Amino acid sequence: MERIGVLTSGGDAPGMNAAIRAVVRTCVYYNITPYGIYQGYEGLIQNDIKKMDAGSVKHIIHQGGTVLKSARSLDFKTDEGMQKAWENIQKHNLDGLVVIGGDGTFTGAMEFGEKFDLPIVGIPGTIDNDIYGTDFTVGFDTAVNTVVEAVDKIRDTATSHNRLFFIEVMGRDAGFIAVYSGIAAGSEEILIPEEDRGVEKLFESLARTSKRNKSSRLVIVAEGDNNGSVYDLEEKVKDEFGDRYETKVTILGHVQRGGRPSCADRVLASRLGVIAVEALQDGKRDMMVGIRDREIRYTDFEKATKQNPKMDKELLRIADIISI
Ligand SMILES: Nc1ncnc2c1ncn2[C@@H]1O[C@H](COP(=O)(O)OP(=O)(O)O)[C@@H](O)[C@H]1O
Ligand SMILES: O=P(O)(O)OC[C@H]1O[C@](O)(COP(=O)(O)O)[C@@H](O)[C@@H]1O
Ligand SMILES: [Mg+2]
Repeated sequence: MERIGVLTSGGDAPGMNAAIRAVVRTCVYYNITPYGIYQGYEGLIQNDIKKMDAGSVKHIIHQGGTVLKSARSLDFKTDEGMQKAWENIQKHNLDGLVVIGGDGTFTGAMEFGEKFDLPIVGIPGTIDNDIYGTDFTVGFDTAVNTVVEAVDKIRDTATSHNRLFFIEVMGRDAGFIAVYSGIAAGSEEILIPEEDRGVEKLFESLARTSKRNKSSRLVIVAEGDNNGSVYDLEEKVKDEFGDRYETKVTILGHVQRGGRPSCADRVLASRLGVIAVEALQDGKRDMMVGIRDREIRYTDFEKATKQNPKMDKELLRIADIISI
């Protein structure tokens, strides 16, 4: 390996900069020239590619977002787009790529790497934590801490007014942010797509706790939950309980994607950045690097994207018990 390109793609995630930094510095350490590809796969197509050095990534380890920018590139899903991307890779003589992103990014990498016989290694970077093959993805820890901080604040005002809040958190098809923040912020109920327990479970829980003199109620809902939007849920609760509860809805939205990465995300991203470059040097390709049970693991892109990471049922059980 003499030249390696690095890009960030899909939804940005705090800690992506720490991963870019680790990739670039590891390249320099091994006398490989690193190239930054801007705006994910879009930059590959548009030839937005620049040589980097150790200094190009100074003072970014603590910054949210991604200095390489990110994009959801529709063109990369077309044959013409991929062909242009390949021509630009050849122009820069890149021997391999490190892609930092989520399941979509890895699906694209799998197809592209196979089509043009290019070694590609992935680093899981998404706040959703929806990737098989790693306990945590880069960005999840920071996002979930942002959510907990916000829900703590909502609790203050909910308690002052004896209100029931429905709080929507991110997670397109995944409930990890909802479950972790629900437990940590002490919510009454958590609704996630992986475990559809229906609105009846919510009704039961509200009915049960209504006998207690609770001053606030917090229901965390993953955006991918199957029971409709948070507003639909609010309506269903109103239909069931009349005006027993004064309800409010908060959608946390993109505030969850920004901010300074946590220590856990910086360390995870730094480890995976080093390992990704070393993996390419060792001849590994078409796979993602991750950490499971404290150990480095390599998972084929195919498996990382197709196999759903298991939602820990034990966490849901814990949440149920402690919210009684
Ligand atoms: N089937 C595919 N073929 C080629 N490229 C893809 C495919 N799926 C996703 N991609 C590329 O990966 C990018 C990132 O995927 P996306 O799902 O938006 O985010 P994430 O990687 O965070 O899951 C897409 O914008 C697209 O350019
Ligand atoms: O910022 P956008 O394009 O509206 O996307 C929102 C989606 O991106 C996420 O924040 C992260 O998802 P990805 O990592 O798959 O891009 C999801 O939780 C959310 O559904
Ligand atoms: Mg995704």
